Amino acid sequence: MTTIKAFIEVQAAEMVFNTRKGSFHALSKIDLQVQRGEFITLIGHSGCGKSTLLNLIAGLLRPTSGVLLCDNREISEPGPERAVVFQNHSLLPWLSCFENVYLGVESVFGKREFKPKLIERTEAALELVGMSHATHKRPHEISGGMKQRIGIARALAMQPKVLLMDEPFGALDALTRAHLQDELLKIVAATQSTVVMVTHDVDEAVLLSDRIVMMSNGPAATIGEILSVDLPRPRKRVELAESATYIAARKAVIDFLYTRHAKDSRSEVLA
Ligand SMILES: Nc1ncnc2c1ncn2[C@@H]1O[C@H](COP(=O)(O)OP(=O)(O)OP(=O)(O)O)[C@@H](O)[C@H]1O
Repeated sequence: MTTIKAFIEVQAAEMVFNTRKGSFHALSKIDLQVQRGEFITLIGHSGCGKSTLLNLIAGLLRPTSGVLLCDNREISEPGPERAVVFQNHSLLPWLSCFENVYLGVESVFGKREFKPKLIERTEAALELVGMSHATHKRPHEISGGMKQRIGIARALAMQPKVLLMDEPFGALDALTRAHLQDELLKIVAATQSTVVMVTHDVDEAVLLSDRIVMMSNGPAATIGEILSVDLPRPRKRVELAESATYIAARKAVIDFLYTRHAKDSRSEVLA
């Protein structure tokens, strides 16, 4: 009999890094299930292992022990069904915005589709993130927020099963960040994407998530608690500010981070 598993399954994952100073136990006993179409954020103090967990799901790292599955298949390497968006957008500077997105499209669909279809996919993704007007500009000619949009367009254009985002808005000013969060909410509603996103920002986590995965401090960090955010969608930030559910969720995350898992003053979580 086949067992139906969650879309992403992390089972008893451990991550130990071998460093010059010896081994470092970064993650311990990580168990996590993500359902199809869920928006999950990973939050915790700096250095607790959020990126490490995301990189394990991306297949950029292999766990020291334990198993990770995506759609019932073991994650053993990076794959186009798990697209990653990093904080620093990682666009190729010598290519235009269009070409940056096209490259990703071609790598996934190039063997089975002709050029006009690849161009159509690229244009649709750029339109989805509101960047059709800048397709021929190069990364140095556009703002940080725009670069992030292109990074998101490139990821979405590959039609991944899962969108993995590592602090995608971390380097942006507050207004641009808010704007892109709103855009992301719309895009995810339209594409029904499954998203796992690392953030330092409590409000961002509550605004975007179905569930917030709160991680304890390392070494040997683990999942401390998972909070369900039972706010209806579509979510509007102005209305949420006065919602009792929003305020309670925000308080629960702050309480976890600053009362029960407080760290020293260098902590970078934004509340
Ligand atoms: N390749 C590596 N080799 C050795 N140690 C590593 C490696 N990658 C991460 N670590 C360590 O593992 C721990 C978790 O790192 P990670 O980057 O996952 O944390 P994080 O929660 O994403 O941090 P931040 O919020 O500051 O980005 C840290 O102590 C880090 O120094």
